[in-house]
Amino acid sequence: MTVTRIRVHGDAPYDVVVGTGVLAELPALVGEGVRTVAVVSPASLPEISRPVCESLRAAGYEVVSLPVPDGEQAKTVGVAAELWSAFGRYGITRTDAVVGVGGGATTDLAGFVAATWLRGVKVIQVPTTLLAMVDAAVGGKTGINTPEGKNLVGAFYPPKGVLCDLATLVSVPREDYVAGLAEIIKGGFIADPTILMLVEDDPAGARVPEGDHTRALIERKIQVKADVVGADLKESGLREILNYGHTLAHAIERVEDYRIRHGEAVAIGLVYAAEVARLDGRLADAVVDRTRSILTSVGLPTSYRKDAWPRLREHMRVDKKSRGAKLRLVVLDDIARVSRLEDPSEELLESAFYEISR
Ligand SMILES: NC(=O)c1ccc[n+]([C@@H]2O[C@H](COP(=O)([O-])OP(=O)(O)OC[C@H]3O[C@@H](n4cnc5c(N)ncnc54)[C@H](O)[C@@H]3O)[C@@H](O)[C@H]2O)c1
Ligand SMILES: O=C(O)C(=O)C[C@@H](O)[C@H](O)[C@H](O)COP(=O)(O)O
Ligand SMILES: [Zn+2]
Repeated sequence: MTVTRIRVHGDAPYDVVVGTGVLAELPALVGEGVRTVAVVSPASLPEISRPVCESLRAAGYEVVSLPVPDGEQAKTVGVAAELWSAFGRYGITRTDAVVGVGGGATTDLAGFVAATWLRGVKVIQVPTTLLAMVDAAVGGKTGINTPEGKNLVGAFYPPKGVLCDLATLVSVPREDYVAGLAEIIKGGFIADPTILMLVEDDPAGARVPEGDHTRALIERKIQVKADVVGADLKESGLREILNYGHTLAHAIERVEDYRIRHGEAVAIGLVYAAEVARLDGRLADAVVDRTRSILTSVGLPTSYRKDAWPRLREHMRVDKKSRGAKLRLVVLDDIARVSRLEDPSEELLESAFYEISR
């Protein structure tokens, strides 16, 4: 099967490698001069992390396997502190490396501890979910949660490389796989309408790794992300478009204590952002309808409990796009025409929520 290399430009360029069996490239990517490799992976994924560790050992590296809690439970300061302690005990130096193996929660955590240990050691990301391949592991946004909200502590810290081995997708639980489609569909609305056409052409196929368009969907979304983060790593402007749908999504995740998947919350957030833009008079009804129908067609949620609004609104305040007390939302004027809505009225925010609430 073919291997695709998507270049992420910027001050520290790297490739996102996509294909079946590309994990074989990991030892070479770690590179000369590295003595110890710390492999950060959920304890629940030994069948994926063990061969990764074995291949690194076979290549002559000292390997430290550091299991972490599953999913979002790993994105805490406590888990980060345990990893920093382990790095100290195992003597990870500036010429060593960290490898993050897992879903987006794991790659966010691994990237963050690599960014902060000794003020930055080499990190290579091995995403093993659809969402992590098309979004989380690409672009160098790393972070953990605090009790006050999602991803509130973190760093922009690009990896040395990203290996998306499509073989790992076969074991991803269906709900987690489908959650990744929300970020792919987001990419369609903000930048690449062909993504929308491919999903609409075969929604059932989009839900499985064997789908006819799976490879194209993955590569097109990675390309969207690579283009954006290559031009604006630190989110000084353009990169905000990748946050489309996330102002409400992160508030929902926090209100749910992270028992909802990130991608599911993003799906609801995408419909909310579309409704805000429609009520603001900037987005056509047809695009809002299309947002709902494409997400529904792949089995993603598009509505949320009405009574949650006051708590959601409170959590939206810590959104990183806010400036002082003023909220800023990423909105569409049309498909692939993205704007910002500065300081929207409370009435508009609540009316849009009413449109998506049940
Ligand atoms: N940094 C970024 O730019 C960025 C972008 C998007 C999302 N994110 C973050 O990514 C996280 C969501 O990522 P996610 O959807 O991958 O969730 P996740 O990391 O929680 O993984 C979902 C589940 O799948 C399991 N899993 C992972 N790989 C598997 C495999 N190959 N086979 C079987 N099970 C597997 C995990 O252990 C977990 O239980 C959130 O924390 C979100 O904030 C970050
Ligand atoms: O890469 C980005 O930039 C994004 O916003 C991508 C999002 O899908 C992702 O969920 C990100 O982690 C959200 O970032 P945050 O800055 O809102 O915490
Ligand atoms: Zn996201």
